[in-house]
Amino acid sequence: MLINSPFQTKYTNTLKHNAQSNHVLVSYTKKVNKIDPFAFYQINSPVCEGERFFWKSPDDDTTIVGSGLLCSFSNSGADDRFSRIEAEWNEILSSAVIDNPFRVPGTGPLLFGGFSFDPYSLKEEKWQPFGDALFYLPEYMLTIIGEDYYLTVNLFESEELASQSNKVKKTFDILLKGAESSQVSAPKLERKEELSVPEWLTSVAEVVDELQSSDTVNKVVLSREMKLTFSKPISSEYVVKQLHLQQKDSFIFLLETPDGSFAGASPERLVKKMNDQVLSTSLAGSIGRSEDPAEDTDLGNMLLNDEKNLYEHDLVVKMIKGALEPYCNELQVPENPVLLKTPYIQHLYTPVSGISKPGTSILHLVGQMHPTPALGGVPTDQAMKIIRDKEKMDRGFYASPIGWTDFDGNGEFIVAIRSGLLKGKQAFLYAGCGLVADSDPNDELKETGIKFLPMLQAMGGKSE
Ligand SMILES: C=C(O[C@H]1C=CC=C(C(=O)O)[C@@H]1O)C(=O)O
Ligand SMILES: [Mg+2]
Repeated sequence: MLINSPFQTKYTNTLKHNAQSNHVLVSYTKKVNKIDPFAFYQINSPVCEGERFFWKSPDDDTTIVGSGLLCSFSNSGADDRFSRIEAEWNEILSSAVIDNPFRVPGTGPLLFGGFSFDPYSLKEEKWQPFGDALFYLPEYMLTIIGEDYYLTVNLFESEELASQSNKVKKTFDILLKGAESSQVSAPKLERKEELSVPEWLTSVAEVVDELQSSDTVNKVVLSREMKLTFSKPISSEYVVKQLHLQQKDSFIFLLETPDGSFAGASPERLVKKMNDQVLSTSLAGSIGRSEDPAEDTDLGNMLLNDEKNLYEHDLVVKMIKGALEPYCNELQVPENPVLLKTPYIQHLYTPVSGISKPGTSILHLVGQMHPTPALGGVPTDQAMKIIRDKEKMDRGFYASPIGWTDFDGNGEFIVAIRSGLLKGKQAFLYAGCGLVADSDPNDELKETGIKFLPMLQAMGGKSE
């Protein structure tokens, strides 16, 4: 019996993909009743620990949770990492049997993961499990879009399709029976260290000097690191649950590995592609919030009229426009930014939208846009050299593109800021700031201090 789907491609026995030779991807999607996404996240614990992911977008309310690894895609080094991931993904899809009558973006076979910030930076051991690209094709996946819930099961099978189909149906039944939410306890923070602050302030001052004297370099984003130590290994699920509750206007993301998880709550979309509609956002330029509404509005107005921040922002808008122009028609870029407010910070925000030209993939757009000057600088190559030289750390996946692409080519990637690496009893948080010629090192220290807060709050470290 063939799986009855209008979207079957072809069935072949000759797929040559990593250990799965002679296996073909079979994917089955079913609409289901409401399930708590965190219950689903835990469903196969501890078997699937280290092999899960979580995604939630604030605007269209899409949640995607993956558990169990059917296959991972990784690579290191070179600038072609975006196209290599895409080529491997397309190879799998070319022989896939896909039963997904809904064809809703984010359902069916989907790749979730991300890239490192800079394949040429110095490498730290703690980021080693992530490499320069790491993507997961999950075994089990829950997609929630508004009030609609979809389960997808993916398998590699060389068996007869009839027996595969039975196996998939059994899996759905098991998953649905086991979906009960459980409690995870709060971690106890023992130590909090902001690393190398005096050295960082010196680096900022040196970069500002360079920006003042240079005819070519206009902006460089420098970041710094905070190390947290807990009394017991920190649960990625706890952190994501807290971020989910506390950062409603941000993208919540988590990528687990058996040796560390990367999580965060980023307000910054890199690119979203739904059919041929492309949406990107420039987010750069920052000011704090106030509990007093009038004062908060004054702060926002100050930001909207501040020359240093407007310049910091405008460099990002120009670069994104330039990166998308060759691949999009009808590009729309508003003339002035508006404010985007999250609980601790407000930013200048400019949405950029367009219609993609035929044959343009989201992974290609990601490769063209990363790193925007909200994370790297202007011009990109010179800024990246300065970052390598002055930061003297491995950003790993911080400030890098993280997101998903589905079998239909839809997807969304954000830049992974307001984030941290969770590793056993330790967590490493990251925060950066855009430096221009008139930046002040102490102001930037304060700004990066605010940018640590979402992760700190989620981990119980924000009392002081
Ligand atoms: C690099 C970060 O923020 C970027 C995004 C928004 C505003 C920024 C700024 O005003 O400096 C940064 O460019 C970070 O949060 O680590
Ligand atoms: Mg700034």
